[in-house]
Amino acid sequence: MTFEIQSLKNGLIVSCQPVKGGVMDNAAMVVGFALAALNGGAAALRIESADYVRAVRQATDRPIIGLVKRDLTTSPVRITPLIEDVDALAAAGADIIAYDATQRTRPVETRRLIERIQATGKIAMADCSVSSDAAQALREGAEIVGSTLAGYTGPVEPTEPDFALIAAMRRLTPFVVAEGCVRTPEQASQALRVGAFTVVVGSAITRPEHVTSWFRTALDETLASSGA
Ligand SMILES: CC(=O)N[C@H](C=O)[C@@H](O)[C@H](O)[C@H](O)COP(=O)(O)O
Repeated sequence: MTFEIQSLKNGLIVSCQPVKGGVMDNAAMVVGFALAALNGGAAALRIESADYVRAVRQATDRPIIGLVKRDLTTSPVRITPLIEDVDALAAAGADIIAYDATQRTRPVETRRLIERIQATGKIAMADCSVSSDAAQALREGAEIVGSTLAGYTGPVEPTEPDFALIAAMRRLTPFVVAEGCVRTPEQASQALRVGAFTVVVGSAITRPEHVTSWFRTALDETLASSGA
């Protein structure tokens, strides 16, 4: 199947990335989440690791954004830092390959990652933290930019989508993926309103441990403020 970026317009992409080492962290669960998401109306999937991309590819011909996460000792870059990651994701059947597009110390230059993604016939998605990441990625030839890493380069993890970044990226290209902390249907809608081409939702659909903790925290805060 030839993949067209245009097929993602106004679509919902579900990221099926279980909590690492958690009870859902196996291929059967990832495939289950992926097929359930497609049954619910997802246009595409975002899948971590070549093994899980391969498993999901065997179950569906719908578009897959693939990525590999690594914890390197020499760099804070986690998402698809190496050429071998690109090759593994391409061989496993990803249509789009996401890479960390931040301007931080890294083992392989972003320009080389993009070249390799495109040499394998795949589309490059730049996971950005700020607008200048997206500008550089587009200059280097990436086809799609995402707000994936907004707030993730600092010490405190974000809890809200960065709508300002999405809007800023939309001034650079129409192909903007709103990703990161989209936790409600209202936030997904707002992402489209500020210019997103497509919206990724992950934890709110496929990490029940996180969703449970959000509810638990809300109850705890209510109890604390009422003095109960
Ligand atoms: C920062 C980082 O490493 N983000 C990762 C990128 O693939 C995933 O852990 C996120 O789940 C994904 O971006 C979707 O975001 P959310 O789960 O907030 O809907």
